[in-house]
Amino acid sequence: MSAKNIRIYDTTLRDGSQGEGVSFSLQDKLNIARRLAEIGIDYVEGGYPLSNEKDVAFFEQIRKDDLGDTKICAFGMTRRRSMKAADDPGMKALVAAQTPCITLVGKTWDYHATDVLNVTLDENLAMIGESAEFLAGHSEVIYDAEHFFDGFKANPDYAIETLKSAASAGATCLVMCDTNGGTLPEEVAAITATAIEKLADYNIQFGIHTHNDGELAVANSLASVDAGACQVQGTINGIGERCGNADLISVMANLALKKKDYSVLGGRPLTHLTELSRYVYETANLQWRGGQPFVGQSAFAHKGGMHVHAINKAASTYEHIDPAMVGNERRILVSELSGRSNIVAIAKQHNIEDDRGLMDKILAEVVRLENQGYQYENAGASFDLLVRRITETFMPHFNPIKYRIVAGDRESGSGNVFAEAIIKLEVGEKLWFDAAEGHGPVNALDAALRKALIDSYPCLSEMRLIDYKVRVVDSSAGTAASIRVNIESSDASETWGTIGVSENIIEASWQALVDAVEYKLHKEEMPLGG
Ligand SMILES: CC(=O)SCCNC(=O)CCNC(=O)[C@H](O)C(C)(C)COP(=O)(O)OP(=O)(O)OC[C@H]1O[C@@H](n2cnc3c(N)ncnc32)[C@H](O)[C@@H]1OP(=O)(O)O
Ligand SMILES: CC(=O)C(=O)O
Repeated sequence: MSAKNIRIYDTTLRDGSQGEGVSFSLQDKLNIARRLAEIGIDYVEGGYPLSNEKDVAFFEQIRKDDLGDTKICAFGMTRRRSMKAADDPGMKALVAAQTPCITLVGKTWDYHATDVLNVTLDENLAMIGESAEFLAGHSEVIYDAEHFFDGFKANPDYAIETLKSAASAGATCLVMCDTNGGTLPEEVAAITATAIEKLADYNIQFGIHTHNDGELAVANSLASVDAGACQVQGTINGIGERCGNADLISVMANLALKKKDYSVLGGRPLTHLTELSRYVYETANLQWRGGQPFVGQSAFAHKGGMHVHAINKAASTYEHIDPAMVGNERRILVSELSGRSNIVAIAKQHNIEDDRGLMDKILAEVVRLENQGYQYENAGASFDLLVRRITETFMPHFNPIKYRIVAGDRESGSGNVFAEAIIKLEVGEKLWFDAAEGHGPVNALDAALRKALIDSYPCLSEMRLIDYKVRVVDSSAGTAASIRVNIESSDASETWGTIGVSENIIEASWQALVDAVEYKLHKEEMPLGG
């Protein structure tokens, strides 16, 4: 029997943008919608045309794109009380959006109708039915039954009546929403099955929309699918109101890779998921979630020596899927919990021969440096350079001679505090003496270093510093506390971490910056081990 294709409905641009700290520009919205269409998402909810001009402009512009089979949806609520649907500004805005699909949200929970909207239960049913009927004259209508599960628990007959009202008015899919995110999977399964049974005569499809307040949004989506729902609504990375929505990344991966009865995206491979997840984080200007299942940086990162020992024999010993299936990759971390296996595994990734003497040498150096406060877990690029130094394949691209920082220079009247860095370094025979200004000493050092190197190494223009972390660490050497600086840098193809440790924060930052630049230059020319 062929797998049942579950339609994926993305609301990153609407419910996702209701997440705290998330704000998409018009261009961000257009870019994300295009990305989602590229990977074959079935529905992309673009926004709320009644809400703001940006969303109106989004629908105007995206209409000109050929998005293949992906349907753009405009979202809005049922008509206001005591008003004809045709006269309601919200209805008019939805029609004006000219989308192939309109998603209409209405009230299911009797208490919300009477105490929040201040309407009778019959008026709420009329608002749902008349709105759906009006919109169905213009476009496909998906009906989002807000608070469906809470409403059903409070008054099951009325909750079912609201669905019937939308179904008989021409909606094509009824989406049961766990709006407050507090329902348990077994309740979702039972209520989904009951709703489907009660509307058996309507020849209509069902969908599920969950929130993550009980950390069950993905589990609840899967439970509803098992009970008969054939559309899942959610957001990329689970961003959304309060604790967020169901993370579509995990929903798609679980449905397609774990539950053999289902497929998503018409059976296309899911190898773009990691890239998509990071693209949305970057566009939303949010930090990646390292431990995010399937696509997080740590999702396939192995730290414990015993784990790495087993992974070297068979990946399935500590990996639930092959990371490549979702476009992710295995990472082997080096720390005080490492055994020789961690080093061997990393060496393998770098095509370095598994030479016991060499591995012991690397491990001994890692342990020595960790005693001083270094930690290579998030500093794979510094570890790479360390291995190059031990294997004598490190070829310095420049020789830093000295730097000086003038900190705390206040621009008169502006309130801005600047720092200046002056650096001297050698590239081959040539001596460079450069100065630059920055918002702080590290920013100034970074700017001065690039300025001095850019003529010799133009590829540095692609590189940017994306994160900077400082921590005070106790070195086992005893005397003064050390400062550990971690810097994350990236270019178009990779993100890499470097580390510096010193009693002085500027020196620690300098070491991490120099490693970041050296790593970029080495990787451009010659991968480690070949
Ligand atoms: C579960 C969800 O995520 S639903 C989507 C939630 N998303 C958003 O709210 C973001 C976009 N919203 C907005 O931009 C604004 O709230 C707007 C434009 C929709 C409405 O703005 P305003 O008219 O100023 O109303 P406000 O937001 O204060 O209150 C909501 C109004 O809609 C009414 N309303 C709420 N839900 C519904 C509904 N399903 N059907 C009809 N009317 C509704 C309320 O009764 C209230 O009207 P009232 O003041 O006459 O009682
Ligand atoms: C429709 C919606 O976003 C909700 O009920 O959560």
